[in-house]
Amino acid sequence: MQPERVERANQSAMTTNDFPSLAEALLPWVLAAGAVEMRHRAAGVAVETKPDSSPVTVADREAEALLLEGLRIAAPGVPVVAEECAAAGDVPVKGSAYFLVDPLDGTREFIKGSGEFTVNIGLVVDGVPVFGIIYAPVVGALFVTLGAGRAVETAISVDEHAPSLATRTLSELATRAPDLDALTVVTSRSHRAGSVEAFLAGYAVAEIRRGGSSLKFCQVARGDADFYVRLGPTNEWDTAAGQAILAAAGGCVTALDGTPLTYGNTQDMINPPFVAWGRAPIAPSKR
Ligand SMILES: Nc1ncnc2c1ncn2[C@@H]1O[C@H](COP(=O)(O)O)[C@@H](OP(=O)(O)O)[C@H]1O
Ligand SMILES: [Mg+2]
Repeated sequence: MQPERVERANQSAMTTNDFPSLAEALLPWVLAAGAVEMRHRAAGVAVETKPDSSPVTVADREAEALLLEGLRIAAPGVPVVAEECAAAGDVPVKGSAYFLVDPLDGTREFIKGSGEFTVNIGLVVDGVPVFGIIYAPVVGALFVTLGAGRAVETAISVDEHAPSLATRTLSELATRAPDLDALTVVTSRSHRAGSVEAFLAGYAVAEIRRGGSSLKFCQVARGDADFYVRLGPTNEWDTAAGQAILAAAGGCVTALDGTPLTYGNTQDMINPPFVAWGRAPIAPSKR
């Protein structure tokens, strides 16, 4: 390894272990990605269809380019798997640590004019999402992990020029203890698997909220809902940031057999059906 490569690798290792510094370094890029999306949302965008028949727009691509540049500067040398690059067949060799980028999660919602879309960066180490940052520009909210067991939310707008987490009001994210007789459940608005109803038949559900994007993880992380169930396919970049934030807030994400959702297991990077729990997994009881 050449001296420069050694130095860069060491620098990356330091940066990716220090979540507050990583969050500060990524913040301007995440905000810039959100600003690009807001600009295209106001102007209107042409919708293209990807080979997997999901929609994509110029906003997805421009936002992704900004995030890739930000990661190259903030964490040089750490591989990045990003949704639109991956769709074009460009996936790097992943080591034990890599970033997952979804520049515009909830593209269907974005196209419809809904505010339920997000910018997402997750960091996976040894198959586990450990760091995540999610920004919802219309909602004006940013969610980020600042350490093991610490995730925060802050109100933030696209036109902030010198954003810094160090100087702003942060709300600690903490999940709530579920009321097993009156559960609040979150599920996808755009992707309704019929089997969700069958799954929920085992639980005493008081309210089902449908929503778009990784904001569903954030609702559970902030203690507004008890779990998010997703039985249809998702990609690893849809879930890594949300899972890291939820885990730091007291929750967990499991496959339907109760095992933790882990990453880097398959070539296609498709997640199995999962549930994002506010606390420990809840066994079905109601029949
Ligand atoms: N057949 C499929 N395979 C992989 N991921 C899928 C999929 N159908 C939907 N998704 C994922 O579900 C996400 C949207 O879910 P929701 O509407 O609940 O937020 C999409 O994110 P993108 O908008 O980033 O493409 C997409 O990645
Ligand atoms: Mg997505």
